[in-house]
Amino acid sequence: MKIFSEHLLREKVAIVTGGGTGIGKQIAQELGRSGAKLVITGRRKEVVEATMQEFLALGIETRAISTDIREPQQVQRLVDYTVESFGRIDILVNNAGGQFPKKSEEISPNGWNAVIHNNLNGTFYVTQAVAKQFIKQGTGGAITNILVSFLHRGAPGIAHSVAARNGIYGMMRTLALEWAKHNIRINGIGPGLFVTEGMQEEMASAAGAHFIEQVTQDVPLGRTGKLEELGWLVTYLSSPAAEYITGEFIIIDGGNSLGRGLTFVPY
Ligand SMILES: CCCCCCCCC/C=C/C(=O)SCCNC(=O)CCNC(=O)[C@H](O)C(C)(C)COP(=O)(O)OP(=O)(O)OC[C@H]1O[C@@H](n2cnc3c(N)ncnc32)[C@H](O)[C@@H]1OP(=O)(O)O
Ligand SMILES: NC(=O)C1=CN([C@@H]2O[C@H](COP(=O)(O)OP(=O)(O)OC[C@H]3O[C@@H](n4cnc5c(N)ncnc54)[C@H](OP(=O)(O)O)[C@@H]3O)[C@@H](O)[C@H]2O)C=CC1
Repeated sequence: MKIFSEHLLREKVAIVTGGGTGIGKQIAQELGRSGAKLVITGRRKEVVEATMQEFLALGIETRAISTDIREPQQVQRLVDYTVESFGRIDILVNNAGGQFPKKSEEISPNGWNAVIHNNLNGTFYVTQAVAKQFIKQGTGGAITNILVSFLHRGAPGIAHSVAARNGIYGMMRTLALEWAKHNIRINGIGPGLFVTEGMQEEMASAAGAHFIEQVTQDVPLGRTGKLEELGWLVTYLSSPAAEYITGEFIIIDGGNSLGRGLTFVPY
């Protein structure tokens, strides 16, 4: 379904980290269908290049480059490549990230550091490098961080990831204040359960075959999310329609984080 005009983001240039797979791929596609030029990136070159070919076939102007967001030099190369390719940057989607489920008493220091480094440090490196370009251009820009629905509620089994995402949340609120004078907006969204290959490999395989059905039972709207729904939300936040929104966090989880509500109702 097409929600937004193909001119909404015309002449805008967007970087999507982790844009070769799953949620990032869908977000990138929706930004592209709304007129943005894309640079998609991830560690695996062959994955981002295959997705680029799919987007080109849809008529979306796309470039692909491999980047490990944990490496500041590679991050700077991503920014330079984008500016060389398209002349500017207007939109950043910090989607790259992940974790592995484990009892907290069993997470090794190395495992803890790996998740914090990938999610929190990596997101800062990309955000800082892109914001410097926004400031240099003098054009402002829109940044959206893909966080998690249970940010404020906690999630047993992934303490490292919840800690990292809350770190990004604190960083985001601070940068929204610090960079408002440059008209840089920075927001976050918290997806509930969206079925992707990455999610199935990392989460469902460890948690058991019925993980998805079990989580779905707790969702008031009774289903998992559709990837397009994330694409639409990020496109909105990246667009002029959201020019007065910054520092905000929007949960998109079918009401999952509300729980089932009170069992007593007064009617
Ligand atoms: C409630 C309502 C729900 C609501 C519904 C919401 C549920 C869904 C929520 C979220 C879903 C998703 O995120 S879905 C997306 C998932 N996708 C991903 O996670 C893919 C990306 N993940 C990764 O790349 C990795 O997991 C990550 C750790 C971050 C990066 O790893 P590195 O390559 O740096 O790691 P390595 O160098 O291999 O290892 C470093 C250390 O980490 C440990 N380690 C790494 N992977 C490990 C693993 N699978 N299991 C154990 N330990 C692991 C190693 O043992 C090492 O520790 P030592 O042994 O001590 O040396
Ligand atoms: N699916 C879900 O239900 C939910 C997902 N999320 C979050 O949404 C995001 C996307 O998840 P999803 O699409 O499901 O899973 P994927 O595993 O498909 O997405 C992770 C993406 O991030 C990239 N990536 C990971 N680490 C790095 C790195 N160091 N440098 C560059 N790229 C990196 C991966 O590419 P490569 O491996 O090639 O580097 C991959 O494209 C993640 O941050 C995830 O935690 C949040 C809530 C729920």
